[in-house]
Amino acid sequence: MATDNTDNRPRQQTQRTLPARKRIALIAHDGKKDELLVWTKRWQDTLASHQLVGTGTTARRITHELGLEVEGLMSGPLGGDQQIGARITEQRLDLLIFFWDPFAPQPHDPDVKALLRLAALWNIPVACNAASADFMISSPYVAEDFDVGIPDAGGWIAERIG
Ligand SMILES: O=C(CO)COP(=O)(O)O
Repeated sequence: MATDNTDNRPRQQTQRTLPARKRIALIAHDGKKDELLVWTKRWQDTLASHQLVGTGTTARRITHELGLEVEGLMSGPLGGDQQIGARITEQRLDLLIFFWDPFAPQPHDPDVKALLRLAALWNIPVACNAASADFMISSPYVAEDFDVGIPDAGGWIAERIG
């Protein structure tokens, strides 16, 4: 592993536990919302035992059409992706199911990229389509405490102040 001073990655890792009752974000771009609705309906019983959150329009449609309780944040183009990203950074989200649309540029593409970056950084399991979401939600780890390695934020700051 490179350790020279051009490597500005967090060097220390720590752990956090994804709890048995997961906090799951459900998000879909407009061209993918119907697919997410179909997927959510298929896994409705499993999803109901977890805590769900979503961007505004996605959350509203799931609640309206399936009766599942989903906390609705801001709509994506109005900042919802950033709110989900903040939850990841604060270790308040455990799984991200985000059916982003590979055929439709979004006005808030920088926010989408930022969200996916934070999910990668904080080692959050991410599913981007129905097949990956099937694999994720059928994992035995979904209903168990599960330890993941994350950057040591305190160590990172300590290193930077010398
Ligand atoms: O744009 C989104 C994600 O980038 C989703 O937002 P809505 O759920 O409000 O459509």
